[in-house]
Amino acid sequence: MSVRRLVAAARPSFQQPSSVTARTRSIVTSKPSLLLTRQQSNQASRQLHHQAPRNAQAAQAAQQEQEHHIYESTNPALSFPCLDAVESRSASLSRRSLSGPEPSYTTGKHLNFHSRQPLLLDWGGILSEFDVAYEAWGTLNREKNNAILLHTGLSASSHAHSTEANPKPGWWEKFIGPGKPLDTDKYFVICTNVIGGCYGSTGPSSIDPANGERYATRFPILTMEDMVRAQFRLLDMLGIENLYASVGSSMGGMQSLAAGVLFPERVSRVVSISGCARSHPYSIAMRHTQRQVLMMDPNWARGFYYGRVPPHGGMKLAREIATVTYRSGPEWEQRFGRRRADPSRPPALCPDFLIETYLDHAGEKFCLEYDPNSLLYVSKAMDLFDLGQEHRNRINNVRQENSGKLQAFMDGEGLASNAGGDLCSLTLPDKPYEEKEQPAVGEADAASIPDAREPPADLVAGLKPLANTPALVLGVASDILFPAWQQREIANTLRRAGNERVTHIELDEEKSLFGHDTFLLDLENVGGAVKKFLG
Ligand SMILES: CC(=O)SCCNC(=O)CCNC(=O)[C@H](O)C(C)(C)COP(=O)(O)OP(=O)(O)OC[C@H]1O[C@@H](n2cnc3c(N)ncnc32)[C@H](O)[C@@H]1OP(=O)(O)O
Repeated sequence: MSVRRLVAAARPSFQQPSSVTARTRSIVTSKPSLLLTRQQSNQASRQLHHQAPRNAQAAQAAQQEQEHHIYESTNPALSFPCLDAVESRSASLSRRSLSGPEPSYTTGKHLNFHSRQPLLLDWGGILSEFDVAYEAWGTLNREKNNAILLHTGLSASSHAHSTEANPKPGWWEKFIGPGKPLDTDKYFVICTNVIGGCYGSTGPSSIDPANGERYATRFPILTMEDMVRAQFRLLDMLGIENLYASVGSSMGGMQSLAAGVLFPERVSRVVSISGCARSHPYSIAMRHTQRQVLMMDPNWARGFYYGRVPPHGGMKLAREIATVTYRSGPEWEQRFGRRRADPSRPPALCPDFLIETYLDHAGEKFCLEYDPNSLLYVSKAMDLFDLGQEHRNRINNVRQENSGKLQAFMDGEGLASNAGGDLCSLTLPDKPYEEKEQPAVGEADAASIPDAREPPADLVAGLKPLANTPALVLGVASDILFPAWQQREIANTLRRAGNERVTHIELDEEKSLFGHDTFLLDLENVGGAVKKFLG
């Protein structure tokens, strides 16, 4: 059965309590008194056992029903179709054959670039070889200078637009094509699945060539810059020395900037939509909670769930939290208000208000579509993002320290089994945290305050490589995940770094209430700005 059908089968419905439970109740409530004596109750239980001697489960349920409810409860227990759905999905997942590469995460046919050259990652991990899944639209000109590298958001695949091989609409279908913002009459548009992802590029669900097993959580910690370096290996293979533009939104907006910082001589223009130059605590907090609910799902099994039931319950909850950060309260005010899914029914603890069924649906749709370990690694990479100079210096040092390890690997000495273990283990501090008094806010620190005009010197220094790169920075006032002040921070920092060709646009709430997802939905304002900037 396909993943989609499984999800559909498991979708919650407002079920009645099971017939056994109902039958038990009818036995119980047929007595004149609401509360039974223990003797009467035992009699009822025996009667039930007698009526269905072969159904041990039913008898047990009846017994539990009595033990838990008859003596204390004045009211019937509520039903929980939302939990039934999760349980029935677990049951059907464990019933189906798990011998193959299941669940297989795919959005359809794509191209593949396989690098045999190892990749040293920022925090010391090594990918001995790796794949980058990609798709492309338009035609690469003879000079190979009309390529646009389109970076994805957290969980998207390379399928930004339909192709002959995969006619399914892509996640930026309306933004790419002849005469569209990414005009395929002019540009050769390339989109990749990031490394760490699960749609064809090497990630935790891939096979580690060293031992033939899935990496799972043996996959090393990743950064945005690692993902970008892998993409540039692909560009090398395609013979593209110079990009016409690096374009991305959300996580892609981070990568777009990172590409310009890492390879300033190879990136002619940068577009960063609803992104940031470094992750701020609120967005880290929101991703942390998603990772925590996922990792607390017992099916996660510290990442070694492949071939077993995946942590779909944790994934569902993680997606629901994510969806809260992707849209906006004002949008939901207009869209759902306080309406309930079925006002004719009494209130329930399972999804009831339209906003609840909406979030539930978003979680249901996603929970088997994306690899849970990929979610953890890619979202952590977002947290680690910091284009400030101090951070860059630190990472450069770490890379320097590990370059010997890479060399040893390339010389055929292999990797020690615990290679990079220290570097890759983020542990809780030994001592409880003590609040420290912050130094008075001077000019250089002012950007720790949202909306401060003066960007931090550290970030200015970090974005210096972009001083001569024309940049479009776009933000959305209703975005709570990457609030508009963060794009103002990028624009101000770039200007402060000496960039005189920065276009900054902020869409106010009149223009969009779609919050962070505006980049997926607003062709006119987002697409229009991109088209104008690219020329
Ligand atoms: C952080 C990063 O780097 S990137 C983050 C980027 N954001 C995401 O990944 C979120 C992706 N968002 C999506 O996929 C969205 O579906 C979009 C943006 C493509 C489309 O958004 P919209 O057109 O507004 O549709 P939205 O997803 O809100 O709702 C439509 C679905 O919800 C269902 N729905 C709507 N209201 C309700 C409700 N009250 N109860 C139950 N279901 C509902 C619809 O039936 C529809 O279902 P379907 O998709 O199965 O057909």
